[in-house]
Amino acid sequence: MAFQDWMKQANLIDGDWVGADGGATIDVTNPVDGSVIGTVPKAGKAETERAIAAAQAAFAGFRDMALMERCALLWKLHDALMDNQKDLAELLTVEMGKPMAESVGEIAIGAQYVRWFAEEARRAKGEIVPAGVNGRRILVTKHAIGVVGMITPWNFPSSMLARKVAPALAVGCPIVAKPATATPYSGLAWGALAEQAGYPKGVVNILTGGARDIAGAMMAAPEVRKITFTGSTEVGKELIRQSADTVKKVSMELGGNAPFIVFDDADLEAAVEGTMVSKFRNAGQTCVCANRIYVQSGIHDAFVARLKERTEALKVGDGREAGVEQGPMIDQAAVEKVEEFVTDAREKGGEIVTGGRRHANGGTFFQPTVVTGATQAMKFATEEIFGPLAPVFRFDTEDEAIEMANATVYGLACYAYTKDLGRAFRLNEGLQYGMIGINSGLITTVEAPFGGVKESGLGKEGGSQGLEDYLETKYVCIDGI
Ligand SMILES: NC(=O)C1=CN([C@@H]2O[C@H](COP(=O)(O)OP(=O)(O)OC[C@H]3O[C@@H](n4cnc5c(N)ncnc54)[C@H](OP(=O)(O)O)[C@@H]3O)[C@@H](O)[C@H]2O)C=CC1
Ligand SMILES: O=C(O)CCCC(=O)O
Repeated sequence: MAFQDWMKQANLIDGDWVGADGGATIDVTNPVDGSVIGTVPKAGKAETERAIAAAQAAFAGFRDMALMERCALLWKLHDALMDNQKDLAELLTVEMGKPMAESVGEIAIGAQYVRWFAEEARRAKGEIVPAGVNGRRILVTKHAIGVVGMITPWNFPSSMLARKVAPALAVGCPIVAKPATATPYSGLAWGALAEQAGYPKGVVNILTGGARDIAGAMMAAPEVRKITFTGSTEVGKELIRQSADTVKKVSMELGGNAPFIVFDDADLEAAVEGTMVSKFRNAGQTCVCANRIYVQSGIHDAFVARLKERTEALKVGDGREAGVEQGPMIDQAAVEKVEEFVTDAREKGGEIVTGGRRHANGGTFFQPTVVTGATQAMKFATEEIFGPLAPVFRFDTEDEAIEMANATVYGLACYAYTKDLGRAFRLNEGLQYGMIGINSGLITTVEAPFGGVKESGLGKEGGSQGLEDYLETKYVCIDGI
């Protein structure tokens, strides 16, 4: 097979691949040069309502399927992903732009989520709780929540669905998913993979089209008992508001503004390496990317010199070319946003140590950039950059670093490099973040609960906690026996 074989130009509703009712389509482009690679249906309210009805009709049968049968389906889904890893990765790179090595890794971690939740499903245990009075028994049981609506972004078009699809299918919840319009094919591929694995019709439904129409239909439907969203805090807040009318359970993976703190006692090479991974992976377009790099005065100059060297060595180009480490940004708006951050920093006294401009490749390519002399007055101190711009702030004391790190509405990921174990514990206690990387710039892993605090979101993905989000807890009180 080739990547084109996974490029489904239709929506999956109730087991059929279909176009939008009126036949409308949306062009899908390759961010490397803006060329159109295909189209997808522009579905809306009516198509979404049919998908929800199909999912609801499939719910009872899927929920009551033997656990080991559901697990076996997940294993087949895992194998379908890994057997087609290279083609799925190429499809991802063609529509999103990230380097092939990162796409191959994304398909692999998606498969790992599927395997993880196939294992975790067998441990979705309830409990028997001691009652306060004799003759009474208290049983706590776990149940699939029902139809789940999923809305995902373009920056991880395959693995963001994996973290949602896998736990939902593991516990018996049918799904209605809407991938991002910029990167729909990696999302639609989950429909083809589910077909290959043998899921019953109606269990997996995937729609592309108008975000407001599709999401609006999901939010209004009482049958959709849970919404899981990854994307901007702005849209997440809107969805939380909309969920109130039918009181849905919500999981929200929203924006971040990760501080990356390097203390004087850090291993310099390791700290720079961690910064490179955390900052420049996916051209800086991850919600856990280092957004503010705080470096203690004693190590500051050596750190900046090495970071400059490593940044200038990054190979920028088409993600399908061998050795490329940074691809294009997703669109012109994303490039303009990074330009604004650079201009703002320059006007407020920041020094552009390297980069700072559009890349010679043109289009949506941007130079990997390092800015020093960053201050809390600059825009990136409070806003998410989502691009290949590394601002370096200088600090003197641990307390100062913690205070600056926490001065944001976000609370997703943060990082610190230090050899002091006591400090590592103090940081864990003092930093208001859902995830903390100590001497590590890459913390996403299936075994751990990924998720934020404050305005970075609600709920966890991965770990045993990632299954909880798709379960309802019931309690039965048995008396008189
Ligand atoms: N936490 C994270 O991982 C991410 C954070 N972001 C942040 O958000 C910024 C903007 O990125 P963007 O892609 O526009 O993120 P959005 O939050 O706009 O998009 C994420 C998903 O939500 C959908 N969506 C958009 N508007 C609505 C709406 N009103 N109601 C329901 N669903 C909606 C999108 O659909 P459609 O594609 O059709 O518009 C997409 O599927 C980024 O620059 C970054 O700062 C972005 C992506 C991921
Ligand atoms: O940007 C995100 O929304 C998730 C990041 C996942 C990863 O770290 O691989």
